[in-house]
Amino acid sequence: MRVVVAADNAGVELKNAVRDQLEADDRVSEVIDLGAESADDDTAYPHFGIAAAEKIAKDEADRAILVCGTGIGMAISANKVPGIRATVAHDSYSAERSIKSNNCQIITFGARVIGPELAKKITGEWVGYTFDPQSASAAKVACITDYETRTAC
Ligand SMILES: O=C(CO)[C@H](O)COP(=O)(O)O
Repeated sequence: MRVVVAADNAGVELKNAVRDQLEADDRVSEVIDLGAESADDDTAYPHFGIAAAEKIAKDEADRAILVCGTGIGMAISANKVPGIRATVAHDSYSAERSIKSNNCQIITFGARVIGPELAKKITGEWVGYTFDPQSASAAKVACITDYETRTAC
């Protein structure tokens, strides 16, 4: 599994903690860190969220974990990229269902909302989940994709 991580300056410290854990995880073949490198970088969160989502849309990565102050801006930004499903996931159950129900490629954390230990626990669990294309959830996700395809230019 190839995982992108990215954060704005509010999330850089938590992003680095998540990145380090992913790099030590045997189930993760590659970790792609798109920055920010430090809290001195004031690049706004949409630039990171869109860049990370585009990596997945271009099949240069499989999943992403994105961090900002709340996780909300990163999720909104990533969801603007066609084909991407992203959500804030600050609890284990939501992170699990983001994969199993929604086939999300991206979860986001708010560094001003969730602590590093819970974020790392959720990250470890999230890596282990896979979407079942034969499940009852698949047709529901397909509705979203169908709408997106029909309304594309
Ligand atoms: O949390 C953020 C966006 O959802 C970001 O880290 C801070 O955004 P701001 O409150 O607009 O500065």
